[in-house]
Amino acid sequence: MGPIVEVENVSKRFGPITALVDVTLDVPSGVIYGLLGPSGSGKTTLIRLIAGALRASTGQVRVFGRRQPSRANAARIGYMTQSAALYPDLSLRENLTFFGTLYGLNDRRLRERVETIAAEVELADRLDSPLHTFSGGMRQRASLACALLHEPDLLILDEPTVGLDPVLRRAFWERFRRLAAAGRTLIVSSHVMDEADRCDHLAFLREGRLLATGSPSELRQITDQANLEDAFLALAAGAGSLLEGGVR
Ligand SMILES: Nc1ncnc2c1ncn2[C@@H]1O[C@H](COP(=O)(O)OP(=O)(O)OP(=O)(O)O)[C@@H](O)[C@H]1O
Repeated sequence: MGPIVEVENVSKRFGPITALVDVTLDVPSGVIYGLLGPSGSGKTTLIRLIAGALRASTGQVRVFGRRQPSRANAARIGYMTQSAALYPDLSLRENLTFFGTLYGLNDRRLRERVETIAAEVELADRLDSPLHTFSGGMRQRASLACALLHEPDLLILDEPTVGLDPVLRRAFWERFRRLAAAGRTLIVSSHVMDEADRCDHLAFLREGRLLATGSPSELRQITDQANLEDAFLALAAGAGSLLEGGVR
């Protein structure tokens, strides 16, 4: 199977600000693909381009072989944004029903999925509570539930574990691993390097440019570093010469 996501020579400008410069990468099927980089490096911009929420200034993004933004792709993509996009005055059930209707689930399937997904994120007992009564971790689980509701083939998660306690963070990663094992493809952004090791593939971004892509062990090997934080710093320091050398 070809790549699920193909990003080809993509640049994105917002007026005078250049958020991404000539980024090219492929995301294979059934993996956890991590986008790693410091604040402002362009992770959210790249995620929004892949999700179809933004258009590239130049270059193109294809998902499932279709150029984004594509209406046909929407039902196969789950997107968890960084700031919860849910309605605080509505209950979890009402939020899920709203998103399920947008995704085009029929009534019966929607009712089933609401119960199943609420149980999966351990919020079944809070289905009828308004979201503003939820703790931060509960809100994040609710956002994940909305992104998973329609059983998307591609899950795009923008810093999904920010602010979670270590127990919940581990539970989120275990869930991501199970989803990948079941054949889903996940793109997860993070600026926490200890999360990078949990990914199958990584793209390191800095100042809108791709520093390198590869598996965690490949990135450690090409930089001759024991951990990914040092690998990132080595790549960032030698960005010019290494990129010219063709590290991809
Ligand atoms: N809608 C926008 N309008 C103007 N500038 C933007 C917009 N979105 C992003 N940018 C700019 O693009 C650059 C990359 O931002 P982006 O949010 O993609 O980074 P990030 O790596 O996700 O950062 P963080 O980890 O802090 O979320 C930043 O300089 C940001 O200010």
